[in-house]
Amino acid sequence: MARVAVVLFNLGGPNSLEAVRPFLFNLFNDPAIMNVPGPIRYALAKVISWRRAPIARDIYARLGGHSPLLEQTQIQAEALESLLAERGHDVHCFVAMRYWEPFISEAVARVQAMNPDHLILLPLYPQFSGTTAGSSLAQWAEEAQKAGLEVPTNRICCYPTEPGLVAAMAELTAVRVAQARRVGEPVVLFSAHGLPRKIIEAGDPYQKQVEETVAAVVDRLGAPTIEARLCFQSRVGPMEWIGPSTEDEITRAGAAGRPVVVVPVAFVSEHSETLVELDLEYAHLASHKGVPLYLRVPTVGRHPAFIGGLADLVERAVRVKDGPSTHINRRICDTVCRRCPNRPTAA
Ligand SMILES: C=CC1=C(C)c2cc3[nH]c(cc4nc(cc5[nH]c(cc1n2)c(C)c5CCC(=O)O)C(CCC(=O)O)=C4C)c(C)c3C=C
Ligand SMILES: [Fe+2]
Ligand SMILES: [Fe+2]
Repeated sequence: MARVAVVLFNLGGPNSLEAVRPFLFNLFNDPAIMNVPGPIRYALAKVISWRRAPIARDIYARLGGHSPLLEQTQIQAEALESLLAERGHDVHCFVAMRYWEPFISEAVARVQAMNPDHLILLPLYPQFSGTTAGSSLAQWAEEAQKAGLEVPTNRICCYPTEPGLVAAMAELTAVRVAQARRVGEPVVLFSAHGLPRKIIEAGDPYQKQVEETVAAVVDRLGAPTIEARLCFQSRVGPMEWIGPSTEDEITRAGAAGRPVVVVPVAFVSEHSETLVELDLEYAHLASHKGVPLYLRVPTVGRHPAFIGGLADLVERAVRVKDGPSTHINRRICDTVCRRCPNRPTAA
């Protein structure tokens, strides 16, 4: 039986308050985030991380001084590995973070020590953005080449309408919608991490794929119909970001006296953007804007349908080692994934 390594990618988060500034530096020094020449980017990253650090430290202090993202991702990795073992595969799951430990270079070393027959790269970002999955996959390619790691590799670019993801999100949303209906008909805000508008205008498919996820979840929720809106959170810096903002939508719902249900649509686990921004900051805003009830839907985490969906993607990748299968986005797959199981077949 083939020995398969699966690498789960996520953004990473500081494991102490001292780590906040270097973590932010790594983030802003990424050319996928700040597309300016190297020396300028380095200087800007130094300044921005220094300026942002006190705000970010305050955020992570509210989480006990560290990000829970790594622990959450390890739980997902263990759940996926167990499920694939139950399905008869010899798979080992690794975690690789882009901006903090365990760094991608460490995961490359661990995969090299395992010496698998087949490697599957699986970003924990359902929707593709060059700033997230694209950056992680590019960094993997660089580190793997440096380390001389050569193994047949499939990259899974994205899975915005993967049925397990959609089922898990819809099931968790339905619970909160039912709770909110005790007070009134809720506005359901699908909240995604925002991006600078110029990144979308340069062709990044993230916003379009987030829209696809929302449409699939709304469709799955079925009747009675809900009033759903897509909005974007977590804006940083002076540039124009895509909208509408989640804050504006909460304010609008409050003015109409409607309960609010917030669904994190681009995050699959809990971290600062859900536990602080959604649960504390936006809940506080809602209470001041006249929202009668504010409820947040948990992220899909290790929901069996979501982990089952990831296992299906991995199984397709295992099969596709010798050929293409079904598709998501031909343009992304041509440039990013190469042997991705979601690579489109010719139209
Ligand atoms: C869909 C996921 C994400 C996209 C797209 C994204 C783009 C993006 N992010 C920043 C700046 C920051 N992001 C921060 C935290 C953070 N971001 C994501 C996901 C996406 N980012 C996650 C999961 C997290 C949480 C990490 C954790 O807590 O473990 C932060 C740090 C926190 C803060 O200071 O607010 C920054 C900064 C930019 C600039 C950007 C696109 C250009
Ligand atoms: Fe972010
Ligand atoms: Fe792909």
